[in-house]
Amino acid sequence: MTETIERARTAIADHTRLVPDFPSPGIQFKDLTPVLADPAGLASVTAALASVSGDVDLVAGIDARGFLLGGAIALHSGLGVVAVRKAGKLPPPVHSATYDLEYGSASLEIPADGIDLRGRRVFVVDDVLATGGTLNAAIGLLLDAGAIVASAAVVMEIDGLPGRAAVTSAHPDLTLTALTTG
Ligand SMILES: O=P(O)(O)OC[C@H]1O[C@H](OP(=O)(O)OP(=O)(O)O)[C@H](O)[C@@H]1O
Ligand SMILES: Nc1ncnc2[nH]cnc12
Repeated sequence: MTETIERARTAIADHTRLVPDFPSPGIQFKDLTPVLADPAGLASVTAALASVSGDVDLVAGIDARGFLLGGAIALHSGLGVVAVRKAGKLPPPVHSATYDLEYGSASLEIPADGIDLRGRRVFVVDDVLATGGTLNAAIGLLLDAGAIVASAAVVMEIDGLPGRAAVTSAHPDLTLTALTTG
């Protein structure tokens, strides 16, 4: 474990808020917004995620909290960022994917015009990995657009859910990092 990741883990442990029964009964919601609101938390999580990107030339941040991370990492690493958005926000044409998550279903979209993703090496980031539906949908969209999804990372992987298996079985060549499990 590098010192950078150790610092991020300490900030995550110190600042994550656990919310029972949100957004539905039986779900324990891991609220990472206090981690990102803390200056040392934001800096350490950004540095730790950037340290595991590998050789990439673009960061993709997943709606909505992944946007905060994606922008910060891109700036930290001197890269650009693309937003993977919830459905209905982008002008056409778009690449679109519908998926299930821990508490419902949703659709994600990326632009099919304006950003040429063909052959770009992309690092995908989000705050939480639970069932893996969101991350797999985002990766699928980027692949549809011709990108090479080299790596993905989240701040926290939810214990006892099959997110990691779902992502690594669908994309065996991808490097997937979670800074913590909770
Ligand atoms: O692995 P999964 O089961 O797909 O769950 C993980 C996703 O769930 C949360 O997002 P949510 O859809 O609640 O949206 P938000 O970021 O807009 O709050 C979280 O930010 C991840 O994107
Ligand atoms: N338990 C959880 N906490 C925070 N975000 C999530 N996304 C899906 N499951 C979640």
